[in-house]
Amino acid sequence: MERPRFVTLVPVKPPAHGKSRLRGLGDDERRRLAAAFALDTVAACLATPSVAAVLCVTDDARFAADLAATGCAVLPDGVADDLNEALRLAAHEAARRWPDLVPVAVCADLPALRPHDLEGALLSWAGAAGFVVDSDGTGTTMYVAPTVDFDPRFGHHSRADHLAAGAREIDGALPTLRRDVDDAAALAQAEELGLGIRTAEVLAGLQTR
Ligand SMILES: Nc1nc2c(ncn2[C@@H]2O[C@H](COP(=O)(O)OP(=O)(O)OP(=O)(O)O)[C@@H](O)[C@H]2O)c(=O)[nH]1
Ligand SMILES: C[C@H](OP(=O)(O)O)C(=O)O
Repeated sequence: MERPRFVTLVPVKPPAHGKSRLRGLGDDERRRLAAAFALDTVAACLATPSVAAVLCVTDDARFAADLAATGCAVLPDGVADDLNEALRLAAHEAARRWPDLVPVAVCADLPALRPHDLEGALLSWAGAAGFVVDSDGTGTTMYVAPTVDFDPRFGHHSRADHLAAGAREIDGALPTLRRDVDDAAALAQAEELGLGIRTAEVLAGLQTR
């Protein structure tokens, strides 16, 4: 049987409002870091062999241009303040553009993400709704399902919500896919794993001040 190929849906909250738990930074520094996380996440998705397309979802029109410059497609949210509904709408748009690709949502706060880990998770996907638990053990960093079943439950304690909805955990070490960054401690752990080039650049700028 032919291996499935995927379109990654990457939701990006406008960087000026995202990553609010990264404390001790000025607004502009936090915005630049949130933007760099997203750009590094997208770069890793684009470099993943089973990923044939990347569709970012953001309501930040200016940042959309920066994302598009990396080679991905970009779509506005379609609904305000509802991450899961925005992802559902994006999955349907992806099915219209790329009917042969399976949609997979990947959070945009994975600055250490390596194509090897995303590829590993996609190769382990069993064919129904599946998800990857975050490093902290309660959240979700990736959700995949055929378009007709695509029903993500990102949010507080999303691991429990995904399990309750019948989705299956995708196993494997996958350290860089699991390490989402919400706060300074997680950023330090991502740094140990090895940051993407954009995040490393922004962080180096902050540290030399
Ligand atoms: N397009 C879009 N993306 C969102 C929305 N809410 C969250 N996201 C993205 O979904 C992913 C997971 O969200 P969170 O971990 O809560 O990130 P965040 O909202 O930037 O961070 P906090 O301010 O700490 O809540 C990140 O990639 C966010 O950018 C939304 O309403 N629309
Ligand atoms: C989106 C959410 O991320 P958190 O804000 O809990 O890191 C989740 O894990 O489903």
